[in-house]
Amino acid sequence: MKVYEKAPAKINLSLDVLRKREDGFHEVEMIMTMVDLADRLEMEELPRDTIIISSQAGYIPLDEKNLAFQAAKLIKDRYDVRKGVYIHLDKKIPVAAGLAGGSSDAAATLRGLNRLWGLGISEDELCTLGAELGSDVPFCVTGGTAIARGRGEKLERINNPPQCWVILAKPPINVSTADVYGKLRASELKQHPSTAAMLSAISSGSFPGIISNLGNVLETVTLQYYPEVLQLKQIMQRLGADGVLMSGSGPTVFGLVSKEAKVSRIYNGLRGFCKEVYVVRMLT
Ligand SMILES: C[C@](O)(CO)[C@H](O)COP(=O)(O)OP(=O)(O)OC[C@H]1O[C@@H](n2ccc(N)nc2=O)[C@H](O)[C@@H]1O
Ligand SMILES: Nc1ncnc2c1ncn2[C@@H]1O[C@H](COP(=O)(O)OP(=O)(O)OP(=O)(O)O)[C@@H](O)[C@H]1O
Repeated sequence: MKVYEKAPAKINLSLDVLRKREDGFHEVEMIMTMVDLADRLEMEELPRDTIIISSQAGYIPLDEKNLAFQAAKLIKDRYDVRKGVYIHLDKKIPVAAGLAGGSSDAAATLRGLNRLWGLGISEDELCTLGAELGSDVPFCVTGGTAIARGRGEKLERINNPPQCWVILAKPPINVSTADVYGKLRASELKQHPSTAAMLSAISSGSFPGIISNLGNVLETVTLQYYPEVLQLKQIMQRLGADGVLMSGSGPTVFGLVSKEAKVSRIYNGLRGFCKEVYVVRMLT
């Protein structure tokens, strides 16, 4: 038997850090949503008790470092499943981009194996398992649009934002999430995005309200250490995106655009600077 799952990319419409915690993680307040750029996973039961990962992408680990492998191992161990699984990852989400590609693969693996093996695990329990794999995994289990607190695992579902175009551009650099949080001086932040104002813009379906409340405190680190990300933001703004923000810890920058007529001009303009550019929609 085989099951298939889609693993969409996430973007952070706002990302605030409240403080550094004693456990080394940061207390966050983020509004996250999914876009229709997705990896596809195929999972097939194997008679032997083993986990095998393959992918068309030559640049991700296929062993126990792969988050899909870790998710499969976690669910097998916790629910004492003595069967194996072959997981093929068709990667479409750029890697180490700030789009939670690996986290979404892990979440899709948890959902898929729950179905494949008929384990009957609730969504809440899948989220709890997911939190053991990474802070973004619980959100990737549920999808939709949510406000995330704690280290990212405490989720409250909210309405989806009004539909618009999302242009993603990833400069050719790798940014480590741990490094960005490590360099952040949370107590010295001068400005914080207003999560409340973003929530109210989303709940009233106000696109201009969303645009004026986009904010990500991790930009204070990534833009300083990687000026090409700042440059990309400025180019996207100049090309006419309604609002521009870095996703997660970067380096991907996304632009929100309400009018379809503007999209190809922005896409073509960006392609002059950056090979990895995607035009997608929010997932509603
Ligand atoms: C930047 C975001 O992607 C925004 O959605 C997330 O906050 C990070 O989520 P993630 O990549 O799933 O993060 P994890 O794999 O759990 O953690 C990677 C590293 O980031 C740091 N980290 C992560 C989340 C958090 N709330 N505080 C942190 O300080 C920790 O040093 C951790 O070792
Ligand atoms: N299934 C996977 N897909 C992509 N990368 C993976 C996967 N499993 C492990 N990795 C490793 O995880 C690291 C981060 O990749 P990923 O694409 O998840 O980053 P990201 O989008 O920045 O994540 P986040 O937004 O959650 O911080 C890379 O070094 C990559 O080699």
